[in-house]
Amino acid sequence: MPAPTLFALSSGRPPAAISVIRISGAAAFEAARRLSGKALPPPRTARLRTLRDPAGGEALDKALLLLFPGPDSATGDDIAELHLHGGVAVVAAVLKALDGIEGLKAAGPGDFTRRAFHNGVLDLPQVEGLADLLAAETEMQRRQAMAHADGHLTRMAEGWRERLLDALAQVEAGLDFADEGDVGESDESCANDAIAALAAELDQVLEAPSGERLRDGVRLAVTGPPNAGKSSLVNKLTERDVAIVTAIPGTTRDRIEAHLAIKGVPFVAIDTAGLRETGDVVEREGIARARAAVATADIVLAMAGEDGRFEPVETEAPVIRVMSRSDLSGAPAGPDADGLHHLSAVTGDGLAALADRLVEEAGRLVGHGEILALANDRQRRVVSDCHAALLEAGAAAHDPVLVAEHLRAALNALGRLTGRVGVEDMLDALFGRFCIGK
Ligand SMILES: Nc1nc2c(c(=O)[nH]1)N(C=O)[C@@H](CNc1ccc(C(=O)N[C@@H](CCC(=O)O)C(=O)O)cc1)CN2
Ligand SMILES: Nc1nc2c(ncn2[C@@H]2O[C@H](COP(=O)(O)OP(=O)(O)OP(=O)(O)O)[C@@H](O)[C@H]2O)c(=O)[nH]1
Repeated sequence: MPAPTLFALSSGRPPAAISVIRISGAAAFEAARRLSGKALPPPRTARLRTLRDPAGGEALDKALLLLFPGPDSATGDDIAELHLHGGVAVVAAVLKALDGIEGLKAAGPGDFTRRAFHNGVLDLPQVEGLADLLAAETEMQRRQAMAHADGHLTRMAEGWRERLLDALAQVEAGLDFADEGDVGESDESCANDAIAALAAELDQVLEAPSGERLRDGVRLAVTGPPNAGKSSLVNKLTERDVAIVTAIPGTTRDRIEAHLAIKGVPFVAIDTAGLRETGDVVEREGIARARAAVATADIVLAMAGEDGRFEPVETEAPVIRVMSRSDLSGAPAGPDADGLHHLSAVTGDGLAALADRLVEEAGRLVGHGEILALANDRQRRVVSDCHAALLEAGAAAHDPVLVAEHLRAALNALGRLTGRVGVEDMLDALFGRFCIGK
């Protein structure tokens, strides 16, 4: 059975200045012709058309019609795009008219991208990159996602695959000639070198951070006694270099999470309750949560109290000590000889130095602006499987039959990386990350 022709509103929720409806599939151009009632425009050339309901002839909108013939289209199928006036009723009327055309079906979330995947226009890392691109809120997230949507990992994986296939061919040639004496020997040692080199390369890829933290934000716990100036600092950080994206009140009155970006690096700042002992039940709960936030933080900003003292912090994460109110104390703003950051949340002095320090510390987790090879834990797992198989192949160098077997396992892992094999179970979850119309 041929795939149904899908349609959906691909642009944002009306009312909007312009709304784009996409129709993708074998019946897309016929549907466009029935709506516009005229000869179709040439491919990739927008034309103004009066769209009419094929059912009653009612004029629905005067809109731009644009055709992308497959397979050179975003989905690989024929695509017709309607660029409408973005009124609620205009969009609703055109969607209703499309629904009335036989063979057309409303698309679900991610359905267009799913078509692109099945048509081989995008592979799995590219689809994951596209999902990340649509979710990107900071510049660093956007750059990383765009590189992956554009095939960054795809190209690397293709290179790895070719080297694996080469090595496998050499090992298998050795096997074929084994009966005829030592003909395969030099091929074999060649293959062993190639396997070791690829294993070393994958090891480096696995050593580097993966994009998971870049996607979710580096968790920054801000601790210190009441009145240390925690909220003032978080507010100042968010208004300076920073676009606040959301400010979500935590589950207790004492924990606020703010998403912020410093130099394009996403952070989730957790403004915690003071960690001192208390008898108050509600406050104690807040403190327990503050401890948990500190324990799971990637970076802790420990602020001195008004008396200049720091509370003990229990964490494995790097701790940056901050003393606020440099405008009152007269301490020179910036880091002192002990690495203690003096700053003022009122004047903003010392904030840029702290921001630099935060971005530097975050580099461990999200890199320093270079494109990361691995965008997520799924990719890390399969590359790790591939790496493990290569190590086994290396260890089995004395037995070409075993080497070949491990190389095939390594190839299988690469197949799962790009989505050639064994990924059906994760596809629904992945495509579910998209909105309707994508
Ligand atoms: N109006 C509109 N804007 C959009 C999209 C869309 O579908 N419609 N996109 C939806 O994601 C993105 C662009 N993605 C696209 C991807 C491939 C092709 C395409 O026709 N590719 C051909 C030809 C390339 C070319 O002309 O150079 C190909 O890859 O061979 C078009 C759009 C962002 N902007
Ligand atoms: N002059 C000056 N005042 C500051 C500075 N930072 C904070 N304050 C003031 O100190 C008071 C406490 O600041 P907050 O940011 O509310 O302190 P907090 O640590 O969040 O306090 P809790 O929410 O009670 O835990 C406020 O009145 C701030 O305006 C600073 O750098 N300079």
